[in-house]
Amino acid sequence: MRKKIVAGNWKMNNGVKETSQLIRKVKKSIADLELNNARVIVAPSFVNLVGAIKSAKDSKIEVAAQNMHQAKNGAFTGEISAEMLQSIGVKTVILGHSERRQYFGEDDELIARKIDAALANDLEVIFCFGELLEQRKLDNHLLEVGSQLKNTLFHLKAADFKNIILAYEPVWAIGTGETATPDQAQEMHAFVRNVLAKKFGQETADSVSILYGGSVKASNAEEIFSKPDVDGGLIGGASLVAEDFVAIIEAI
Ligand SMILES: O=C[C@H](O)COP(=O)(O)O
Repeated sequence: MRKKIVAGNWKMNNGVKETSQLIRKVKKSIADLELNNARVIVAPSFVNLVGAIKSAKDSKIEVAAQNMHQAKNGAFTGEISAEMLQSIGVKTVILGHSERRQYFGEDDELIARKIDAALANDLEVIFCFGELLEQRKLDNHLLEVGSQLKNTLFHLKAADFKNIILAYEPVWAIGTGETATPDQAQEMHAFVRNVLAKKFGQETADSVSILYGGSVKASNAEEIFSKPDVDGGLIGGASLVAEDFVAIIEAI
């Protein structure tokens, strides 16, 4: 049975003290929560990963990175490799986020190489994809997402999906306050699962968790998560406020 997941992407927010305080607050609030088949992940900035792992020790919170470089090592000033993440105990990395695509020029080809490097180093990947507003308006959203999936995932083997979480994030819904409707999310998630089933088999498709991301809040999480193909959320802004993030975790 695939896992339900609530993941907080903290982006470029919080220093070491705020990161640790936020983790401790969430840790305390969910200590007695029965998570059953659910996972809670937070992704602080690189400099806060070590501290976050320490703060999350003996809790239900897992710590992920927000990005990594595709090379093993070398002269790549300012970059972080999969091996480095492994060396501090990080097990999961977010790749392909639309902000990486938009502001740092990451394309499908590069993201595919990053996915390969992460999997080769036993890191679990939260792979993000989604359409732009213009593509949605032209009713090209399924076509666009289908193409992103093909370009980044179709070279993998079915077994690789044991270490892949998918996150559908319509770019027009990120940080805008405008959320996809639960039906829009369900339509896309069902489409993605169908694409995976055709390429990798139904069993693989059914085992992959597909998260929704884009202006998820405490007030709309339950309705979005109630859809059959929505297995949780990748949360930005609302995951920076302990009470809101905890309410979203409770909604799962
Ligand atoms: O990775 C998270 C997403 O970009 C969603 O961000 P948001 O919840 O602030 O819209």
